[in-house]
Amino acid sequence: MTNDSWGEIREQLEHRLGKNNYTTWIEPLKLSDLKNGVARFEVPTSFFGDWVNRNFADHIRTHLNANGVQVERVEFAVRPGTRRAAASAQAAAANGAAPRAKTASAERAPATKARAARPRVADEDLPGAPLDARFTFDSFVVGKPNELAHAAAKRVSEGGPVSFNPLFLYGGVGLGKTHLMHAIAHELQARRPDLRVLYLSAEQFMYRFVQALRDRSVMDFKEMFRSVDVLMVDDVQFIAGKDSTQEEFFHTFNALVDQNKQIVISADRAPGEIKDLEERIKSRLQCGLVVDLHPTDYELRLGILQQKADFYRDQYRGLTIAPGVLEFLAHRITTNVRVLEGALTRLFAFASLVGREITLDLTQDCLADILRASDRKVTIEEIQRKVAEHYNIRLSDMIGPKRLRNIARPRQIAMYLSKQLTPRSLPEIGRRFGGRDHTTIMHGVRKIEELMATDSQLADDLQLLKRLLQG
Ligand SMILES: Nc1ncnc2c1ncn2[C@@H]1O[C@H](COP(=O)(O)OP(=O)(O)OP(=O)(O)O)[C@@H](O)[C@H]1O
Repeated sequence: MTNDSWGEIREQLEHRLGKNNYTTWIEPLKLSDLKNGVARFEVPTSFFGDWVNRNFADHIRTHLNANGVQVERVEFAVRPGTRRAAASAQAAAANGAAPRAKTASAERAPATKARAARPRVADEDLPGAPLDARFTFDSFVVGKPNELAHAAAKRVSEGGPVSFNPLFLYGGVGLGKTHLMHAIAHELQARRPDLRVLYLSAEQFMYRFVQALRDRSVMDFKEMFRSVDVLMVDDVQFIAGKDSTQEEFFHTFNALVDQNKQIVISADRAPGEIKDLEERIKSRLQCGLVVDLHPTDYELRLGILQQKADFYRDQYRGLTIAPGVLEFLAHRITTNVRVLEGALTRLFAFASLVGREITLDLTQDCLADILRASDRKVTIEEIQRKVAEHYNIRLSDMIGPKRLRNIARPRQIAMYLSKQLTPRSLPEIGRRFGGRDHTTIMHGVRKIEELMATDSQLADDLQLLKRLLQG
């Protein structure tokens, strides 16, 4: 294979993996050897090699094969002479092992000097995770539940003086923590290319630390983490209960705060609620700004769907989406944004395959499983309350003994809906309706079924109530 053809394959990889991944992980690879079905690449550090091997080796192999370069394996080896002179690095980093009070001053001075000349740790040695090119502030939809987190992230991304440290973002699964962290990193890279920004997951922090212990290069590890200007650690709950990693994280954290370097942390819950996290770490994490991403509301879900639908309309030209479909999805899928996005992706892919407009019917067919899983669990109490409100009777009349038609009929409607919308048995429903017998419930359910066939007003009422209860 010539350098030209590797150049072409690299271009294809850039297209496949996105600009950021390409620049960070693919461009620095140097093809050193190709024989016996093995392609060997030189990499700047062993961590770099491990990462590329774990995340991109398959892509590289597939693209080589697709371009007629038959390989069974790709391997990565550290470029000879890349490692810094161990002795000087160890000596410089030894400060990092000194007691903390000393560390602060001992480290601050050389760090400032190093910045003026060149950092002691080269940028390509930073063990960051790749950034997702799609996770930017532009693509982040802001609503009430996430507006504070968004504003705080924006402030940090300006790269100005550190005003709160750390910024701690927390919230449930798929609510946009990682998206915001990547957005901060992208923005900082654009606005302040002079800053060394390191984003990685807590798991990678641990992996990197354990590797340093194994390779007896803990000093290098310390030096590297203390040389960054902005450290972002995702999913910090991961290190809870992992004693030596917590210890190291604590020291890294303190060293950076002492140097007035910005730290951004994310987790699935508030610092005080992370089990098995040392108290001193919890209290350090609470020192800055702790912001919570709340579960999405209807407006935010609709906004996200509208934005993604615009994107897909561009991608699948000619596909149309009927009015009401996005609103329906925003109502029905309330679990998390990842599920919402997955639903829309599937919907557009399906509609383009069958060449049909995205209507409500098509949506219900195509997403039956997701919609079933997201169905709200309706309770008998909710049904009684909604029906009582709708017919303007008292909630107590639902379980009371009155037999007047204007009370008995709504009560039967509530019985019917309880049978339809909950998994409760007739005797259970009877107990919730003032201890009535199951035969009374059965009678009520049948009565409503009969009436529905002839009374269109009643049928409409039932439709509406069902929608309200399930929405
Ligand atoms: N407000 C938003 N605007 C646009 N996209 C969003 C928003 N919130 C979440 N997403 C999208 O939802 C998906 C899940 O978000 P992300 O990975 O950031 O969640 P997370 O909070 O880090 O979840 P986890 O706990 O699983 O790590 C991503 O594709 C992200 O782009």
